[in-house]
Amino acid sequence: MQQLTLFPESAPTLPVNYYPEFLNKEEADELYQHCQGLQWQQNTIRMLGKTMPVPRLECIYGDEGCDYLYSKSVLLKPLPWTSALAQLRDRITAATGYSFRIVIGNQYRSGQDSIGWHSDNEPSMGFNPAIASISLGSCRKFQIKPIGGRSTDFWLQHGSLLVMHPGCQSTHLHQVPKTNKVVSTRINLTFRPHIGGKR
Ligand SMILES: O=C(O)CCC(=O)C(=O)O
Ligand SMILES: [Fe+2]
Repeated sequence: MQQLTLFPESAPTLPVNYYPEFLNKEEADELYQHCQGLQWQQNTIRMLGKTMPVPRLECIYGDEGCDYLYSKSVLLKPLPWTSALAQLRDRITAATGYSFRIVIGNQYRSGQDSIGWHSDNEPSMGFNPAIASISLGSCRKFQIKPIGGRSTDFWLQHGSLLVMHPGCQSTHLHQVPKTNKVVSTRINLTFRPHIGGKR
């Protein structure tokens, strides 16, 4: 008799780790408050010959000179670390062993704010960057898939940490899709390495 397998298609192993309660509720609430006061900007992106607003607000903090250009179109120039962001950076480094020189913030004001399928493979981060992503506020769906493969969903909760390990950006794509559900603000902080700037 044929044996039934519990997992007919073996669960994909992903180059990520998810820690739902990296920050406790009190820490996450306090950090969310802090992040609301950061310098959020509405950037514009050039795509297919058109200029359009990026569908979320962005900010960047980090080491001097660690400028970040993405999609050959949006140039982010870091402001100096706030002490709360620098403390969080050091805590993530202690927990993961990875070092970071910038943090890019994304603010999703509603379900209509999003980030489409992409990988973070900007040369300014060097080869095979590790990226650590903190989520605050409303829970949103984060999807990740091997290039050409099927996607896995994570619901990134308030105070969680998602680590994308080295190699993830070469083999996988990720996104935070739009949703028609009523969701309020979500803030995401992605800590990243950088090969330039001043030490
Ligand atoms: O908001 C998120 O969880 C992901 C953000 C992201 O992928 C990015 O900033 O590159
Ligand atoms: Fe990303």
